[in-house]
Amino acid sequence: MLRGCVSLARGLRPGLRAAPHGAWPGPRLAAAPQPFWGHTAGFSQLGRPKDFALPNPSWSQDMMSLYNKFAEMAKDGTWKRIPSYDRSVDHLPERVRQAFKEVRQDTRFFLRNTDAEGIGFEYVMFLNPTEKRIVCLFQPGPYLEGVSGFAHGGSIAAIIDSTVGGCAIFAAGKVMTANLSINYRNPIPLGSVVLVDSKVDRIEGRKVFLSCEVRNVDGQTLHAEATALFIQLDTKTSQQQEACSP
Ligand SMILES: CCCCCCCCCCCC(=O)SCCNC(=O)CCNC(=O)[C@H](O)C(C)(C)COP(=O)(O)OP(=O)(O)OC[C@H]1O[C@@H](n2cnc3c(N)ncnc32)[C@H](O)[C@@H]1OP(=O)(O)O
Repeated sequence: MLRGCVSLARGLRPGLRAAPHGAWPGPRLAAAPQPFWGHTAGFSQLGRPKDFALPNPSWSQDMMSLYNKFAEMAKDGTWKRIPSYDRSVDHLPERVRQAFKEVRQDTRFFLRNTDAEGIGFEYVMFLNPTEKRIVCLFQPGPYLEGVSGFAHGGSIAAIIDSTVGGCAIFAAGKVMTANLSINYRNPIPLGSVVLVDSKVDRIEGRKVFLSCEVRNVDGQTLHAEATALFIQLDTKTSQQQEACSP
């Protein structure tokens, strides 16, 4: 994979903002369907409920440092921070959300299902539209424990699914996960910070193929690598599947 650990660390170093373009060429897309949200404005509309993808006191120094570096890279529009809400439907652009009159009020987006800061999924995603790529900064809290002291594999799968899912949504609109294959290489200590780096590899008809690496902050440790297949939902999609779209 082109996105090696060294490249990642280089790309985040201050003063090397141009490095990502050279180091990580964007994926070659076959026949790109119209993105669901047309352009990235759909990821950042005003007048929304509380946005959880912003720093809070539970964020570690590593988390803040990475956040600040990506925020800096976002200033020229190369990267865009993706707002995050505690209900799936709130991620939708206004024009699409209005179509969901009968949305249940008692649901929570899985990754935002704990109210206290720092105990569950702390994360923020940044989108690079040109590269069809999303990098998620993820700090797993103590309620995500699997083996003592380390993040549960299911929680890792969830953050990977959501990160590659965000990529697939950007590239192809309404999608669902058909396949997610993960190799867990090194455990993730609770409270540490990892980068979930995902990209669209190719699109074939309704099929969106993606890949992902999870690495520590200096890029030296590969925690997990994954491939995913998302299927674009067509207009005949059932109402249940429509409702599953984030
Ligand atoms: C806002 C940002 C932040 C927030 C971002 C948050 C993102 C959250 C993302 C979470 C996403 C989820 O967890 S979704 C939840 C988990 N996933 C599910 O529950 C999905 C359950 N499965 C389904 O509903 C269905 O099987 C679908 C929709 C995936 C596909 O059904 P379908 O639409 O009828 O399509 P179908 O004809 O079967 O398949 C279409 C083509 O794909 C192929 N195909 C289908 N499934 C597979 C498969 N598993 N492996 C290989 N190939 C497959 C078929 O062979 C076919 O190829 P060909 O013959 O055309 O060549």
